[in-house]
Amino acid sequence: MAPDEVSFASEEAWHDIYTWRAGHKRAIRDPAFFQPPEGQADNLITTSNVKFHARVRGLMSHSFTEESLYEQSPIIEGHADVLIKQLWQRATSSESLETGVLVNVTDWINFFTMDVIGDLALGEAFGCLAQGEYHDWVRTLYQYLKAMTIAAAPSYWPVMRWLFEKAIPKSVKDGSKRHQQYAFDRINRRLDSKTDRQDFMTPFMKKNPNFENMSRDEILSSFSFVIVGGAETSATTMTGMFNHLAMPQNKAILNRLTMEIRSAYKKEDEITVESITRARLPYLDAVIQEGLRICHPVPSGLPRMVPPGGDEYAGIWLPEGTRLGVRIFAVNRSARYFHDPDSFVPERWLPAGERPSEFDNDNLSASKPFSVGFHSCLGKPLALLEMRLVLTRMLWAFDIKEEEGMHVHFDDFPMMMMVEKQPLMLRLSARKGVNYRAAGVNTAQ
Ligand code: HEM
Repeated sequence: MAPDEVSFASEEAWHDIYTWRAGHKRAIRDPAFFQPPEGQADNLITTSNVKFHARVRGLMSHSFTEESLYEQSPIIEGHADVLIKQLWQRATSSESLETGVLVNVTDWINFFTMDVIGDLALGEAFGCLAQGEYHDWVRTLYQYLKAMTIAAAPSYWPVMRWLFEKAIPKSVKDGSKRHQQYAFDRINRRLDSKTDRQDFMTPFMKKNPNFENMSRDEILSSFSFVIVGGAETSATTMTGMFNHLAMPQNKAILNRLTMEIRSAYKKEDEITVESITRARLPYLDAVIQEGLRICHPVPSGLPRMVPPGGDEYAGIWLPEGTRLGVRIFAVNRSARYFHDPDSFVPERWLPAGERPSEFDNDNLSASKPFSVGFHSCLGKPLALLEMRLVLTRMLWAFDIKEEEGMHVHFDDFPMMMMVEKQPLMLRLSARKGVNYRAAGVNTAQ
């Protein structure tokens, strides 16, 4: 926290800081924190230019509508198939059939979200799932994010700029440049290919013929940020959910969720994007809401700046130029809003009558994982779909449990701007008595 910065842990502040209010000026993104990397065009994710944001968000939103998501579903389902097939083959090998297989779930979830986003934004997947290992670009992503965070620091203390710049090793700077260039090359290749492939580019470029409304440089910069924002976030929350579900003290939660899923789907190939979107799976939804509350990928918050003339936020007057934001971790873990706030309790999200009475006074709307207002998450439908699909398919096919002696806790994962996921080693056993169509090995006999 800087001396000119105010951090809110209040539901009211969500509304006051991030949404439109009659008679108030808009609090713009704090330009000290949100900057495009040096030499790059402005982009949707980091811009503090209101007009630019409105133009670019309007155009890019076409890639994220429910309709586009349905069109994109073969890509998403295809990667979910590869995820399960790879894990099923490992869990049913002759050495693992009885004991199950120890798997780093963090990696496999990351492979999934990265391949999905690569396929949707770059026109081809990274191939992480098929290879069962990180593509070099994905492996270095967190390093790149760290470099960006350190690079933003001098804007808070400009006199110390030289010191901060020196703190970034040359290898990291070079790596970041290579990283960027790789994404740019792929996006350029996708833009130059004459195809109506159902990914992010097709619906978006229909509204941007001949780059009339958004330049190639703006597209490169914006979509390379979407890859980062779109893959890291969902993967972090899913890793956190699996971490909590597999803890021995949460066995009843895991059992209830597994039972809901296995009763809803008799056959594995019934779990499609369409069915999962329509299915009534209230406990799954509760697990996801609780996962988003307690394992948020950007717990530090979303910095903004008080506009000229100053303004009032959650009943507090702040002078112009003050930095402010809702600290997602603080509000999501506040006992003011949530009973037993540090515990993973999906039941708190169930309707009155079904939830334990001690959670009756929880103020659930204090958790706004996708933010609200001008910059609310465009990828929310995709993120929710990925979480529903992966949880459902994983728990339909496997019995999971934490490995003895390998306990980790999401809350202990280091954080710099985003949570830095650590290995989550879980034992996966192929569910007995089912026939898994894609993997060729069946446990039904
Ligand atoms: C669990 C998953 C996710 C969470 C919790 C999440 C959360 C957020 C939050 C809090 C913001 C607001 C940022 C700000 O105010 O500056 C945001 C913005 C955004 N998110 Fe997500 N997100 C997730 C997944 C995704 C995915 C999968 C995509 C796309 C593939 C995506 C694309 C975006 C974009 C484009 C914006 C910028 C919107 C704007 O500035 O107008 N997000 N997200």
